[in-house]
Amino acid sequence: STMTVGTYLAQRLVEIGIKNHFVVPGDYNLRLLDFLEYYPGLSEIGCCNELNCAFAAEGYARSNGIACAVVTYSVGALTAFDGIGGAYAENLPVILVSGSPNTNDLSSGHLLHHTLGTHDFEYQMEIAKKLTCAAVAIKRAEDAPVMIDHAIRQAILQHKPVYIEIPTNMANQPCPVPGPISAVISPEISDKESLEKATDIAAELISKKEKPILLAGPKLRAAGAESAFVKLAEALNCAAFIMPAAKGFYSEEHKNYAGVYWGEVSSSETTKAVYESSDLVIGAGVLFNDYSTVGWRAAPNPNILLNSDYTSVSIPGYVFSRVYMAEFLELLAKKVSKKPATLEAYNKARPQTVVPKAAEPKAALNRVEVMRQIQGLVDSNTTLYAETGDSWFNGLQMKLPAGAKFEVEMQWGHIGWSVPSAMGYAVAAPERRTIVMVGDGSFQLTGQEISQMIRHKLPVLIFLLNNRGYTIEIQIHDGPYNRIQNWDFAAFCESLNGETGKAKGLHAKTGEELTSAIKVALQNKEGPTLIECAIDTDDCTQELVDWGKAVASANARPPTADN
Ligand SMILES: Cc1ncc(Cn2nnc(CCOP(=O)(O)OP(=O)(O)O)c2C)c(N)n1
Ligand SMILES: [Mg+2]
Repeated sequence: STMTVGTYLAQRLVEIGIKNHFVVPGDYNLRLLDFLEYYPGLSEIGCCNELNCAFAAEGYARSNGIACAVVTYSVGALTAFDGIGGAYAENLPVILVSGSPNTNDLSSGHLLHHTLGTHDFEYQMEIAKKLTCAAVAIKRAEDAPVMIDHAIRQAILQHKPVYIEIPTNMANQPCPVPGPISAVISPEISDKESLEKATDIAAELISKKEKPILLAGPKLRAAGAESAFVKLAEALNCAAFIMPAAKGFYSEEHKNYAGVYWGEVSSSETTKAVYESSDLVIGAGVLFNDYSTVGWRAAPNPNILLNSDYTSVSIPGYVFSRVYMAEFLELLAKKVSKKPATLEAYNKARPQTVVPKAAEPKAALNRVEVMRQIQGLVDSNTTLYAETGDSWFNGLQMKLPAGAKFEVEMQWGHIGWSVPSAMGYAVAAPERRTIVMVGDGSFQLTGQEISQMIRHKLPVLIFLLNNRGYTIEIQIHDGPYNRIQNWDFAAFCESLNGETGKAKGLHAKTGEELTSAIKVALQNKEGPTLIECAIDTDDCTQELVDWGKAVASANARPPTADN
């Protein structure tokens, strides 16, 4: 048969639903890239660098469910690893494939380019093992099928990135043909007895409580448990909250939706009060870190926290393994009775949506006016990306109509993630309108990835919030390091057009300039449009100011005697 290691990988990628893979070529992966590119149903998207390549793949995975990035050895993989760490932190199954040295060189005493100039060819795999849930290095073509299937299956089951290393002389080697893809993709189910017991214990505990509430966490989507969460909310008919990193995973128009709980920067006083009055928090994929607990001030009380993670459930005094979140929430919904107290309390003081009125058209643009105009664009077909920065806080305040989606990277929090990730997302979901809110500081890390939006005619709409510096850092702790060289971001964007591109770069210094820039952007179907919104450095959300102070004091805690 003509089956080779390269074709085997290509076939598996197509069988798991990947249509595009993200690449930066290098002589350790060129032959492999040929096999992938030639395979029907698979086509490559070249990226400007390997960090952007990994971020583009994680963006593709946010829409498509799973993604693949292919890079060259060492100089390529080491920057890709930064984006792969992000995929791990954000529970996104990205398959990182790296070329590696010709097998004849490994024990020949040869020194190789792109390496450290030593005979150590293991350091890359050692790092990969830290950042993925499975890492394989193919040394013999006969082993390729089992190793590739194992890695891909682990990515699917654990919703984490995996690593496959393929020597430069391996892609064209004959190997056995793949077996049925079901061996790779068939789901795991909960242990029946544990599922029954866990839901019995949970239902028993809930029945004794007056004011249980639900809290959607950042792993809800990774677990595929969004609809099960809604079922449980309706069965309990209690108030249901989201953590900031779970925005978009639970409809804000649902009758039980009670806002974003984020301690003192929650979406409203009512949200904060009702959440903090509860006597049992039923979490679904929650994760409490220093940022999501506002410097530990809003950390949960473990004695009243029941959390379903994607393969285990913890209830005060109990832990059940091999209980999958969607099945747990679904079965629990059948075993509980109504507990409406918290929803009634929320509805009694339901916060009114304040719609800011349009600013004076010729007045200097400010943050509220920018957000008012972006809000007007968000509809059921919109995916809104919010970059690290005040964009987090502005994004979280956006109202999402049913069907609208929201992407954020609050665990890894890598500035510069949004532009390449949004490019990958737009490749996966061309039918949606992808809108990015990104600050000037973040944009300077990876803004050149607009290049692929131009090349592939992706009409992504980028709002560049230019407040002339690192405002989120200024609010945490200021210093000269938070100032940057100001760019003409609009001109930068158009400079990437070369002879053929259709990108537009526009400046908006007033409300009316922003309105007309948005009109131009909505007509530009042939490429991305960047609108550079000029606002003052300290024109940020009050939430960022309060949150920044809390995070700063948490960072400043002196070492204690025992650490
Ligand atoms: C890779 C990486 N390097 C450094 C940081 C620290 N950091 N976090 N936010 C920032 C500044 C963000 O500034 P902008 O994008 O302009 O956002 P704004 O807060 O809206 O001004 C830094 C430098 C980070 N979060 N990620
Ligand atoms: Mg800024």
